[in-house]
Amino acid sequence: MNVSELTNQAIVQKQVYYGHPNEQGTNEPIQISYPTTEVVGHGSFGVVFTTTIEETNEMVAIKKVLQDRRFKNRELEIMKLLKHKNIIDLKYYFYEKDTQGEVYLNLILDFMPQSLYQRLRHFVHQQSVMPRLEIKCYMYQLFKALNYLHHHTNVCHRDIKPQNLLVNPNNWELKLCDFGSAKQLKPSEPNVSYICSRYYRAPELIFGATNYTNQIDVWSSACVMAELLLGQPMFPGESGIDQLVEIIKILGTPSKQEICAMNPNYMEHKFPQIKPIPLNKVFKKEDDSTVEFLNNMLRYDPLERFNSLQCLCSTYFDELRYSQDNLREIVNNLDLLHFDYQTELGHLTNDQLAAVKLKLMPNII
Ligand SMILES: Nc1ncnc2c1ncn2[C@@H]1O[C@H](COP(=O)(O)OP(=O)(O)OP(=O)(O)O)[C@@H](O)[C@H]1O
Repeated sequence: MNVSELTNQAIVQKQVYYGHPNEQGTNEPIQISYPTTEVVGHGSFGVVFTTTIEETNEMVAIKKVLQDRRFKNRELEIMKLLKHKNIIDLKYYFYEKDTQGEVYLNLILDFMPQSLYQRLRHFVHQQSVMPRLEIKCYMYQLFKALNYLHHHTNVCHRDIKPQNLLVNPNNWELKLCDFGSAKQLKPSEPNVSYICSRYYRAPELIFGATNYTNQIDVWSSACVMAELLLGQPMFPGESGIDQLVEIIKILGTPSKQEICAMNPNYMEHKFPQIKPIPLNKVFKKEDDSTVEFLNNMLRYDPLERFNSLQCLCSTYFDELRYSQDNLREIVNNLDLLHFDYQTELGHLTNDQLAAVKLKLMPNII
């Protein structure tokens, strides 16, 4: 007797397509069955529930979103492109109609037990802090995901926040999810600036830029790291514009040059002159490499801000590269020191590749 028989859950059968077509490029539908279960997540675009596929025993999350018949679903198109260890994988998808004739798209995804938001709340409720090494392992995996996303697929996620980072607290694995706001940015085409959740919005978005780059995801990631260290959001803005006030309170007023780098069309330059607070005063208990790393990411000018590969190369992560004993086992289990030449380092010139290899894979000759 299986679990669904014990709990009296109805088994449904669906014709589904694979998330990634086979080597021949064909994608014939197959049939799968799973017990219907309760919803675990409510998003702004749909519901998420978790279940187990009977045929393969895979634990999955099914995200069901209303499909506008006039447009291709961008989340589906992007998820079909993505294949990376630190990004939630699209296993299958299918469409279904409800009784009113509305069409829903169902994305069948890898299951992960918790979001980073829930993981952090666990420590806050215990009045303890997240272990610094655990934070480092999550941040490294996030930048591995972003390096692949930004440099191999040219996709910008546009909604990096703790709720969209799924983790396994038992082995510290992290996977990026929710590509509902993601887009392939092209330098010649403008993009809407009203994306990304408030606390994590890069200053160029607050300045209304439409020519922003993948660097907005690095800003959001720095905000996530800061929140894990502080136990609360670093820039808790109460409204769109208050978000900028929160940033200025710590980083100081941006210079004319920095405002121009964020949005060349922004003409109103009237800000009270606020002096920056050095980050070693904000993060009093953290070591120098942690503070320096945050300094390299929390820059107004997106071009001065580290990109995702520079982040991976930061000395902050040296502890993982030169680890021993228990930590080395964790690093090996998470495969942190392995990089795929084509999909993770393929955008580099030979000289750059040699330097990056030396930094990221110090033990591999
Ligand atoms: N693969 C998964 N495994 C486990 N839980 C998941 C998975 N995907 C999503 N969830 C849960 O469902 C929630 C909502 O998922 P998701 O962010 O993809 O939906 P959304 O409708 O875009 O949400 P939002 O409006 O918050 O951005 C997540 O925060 C998480 O708690």
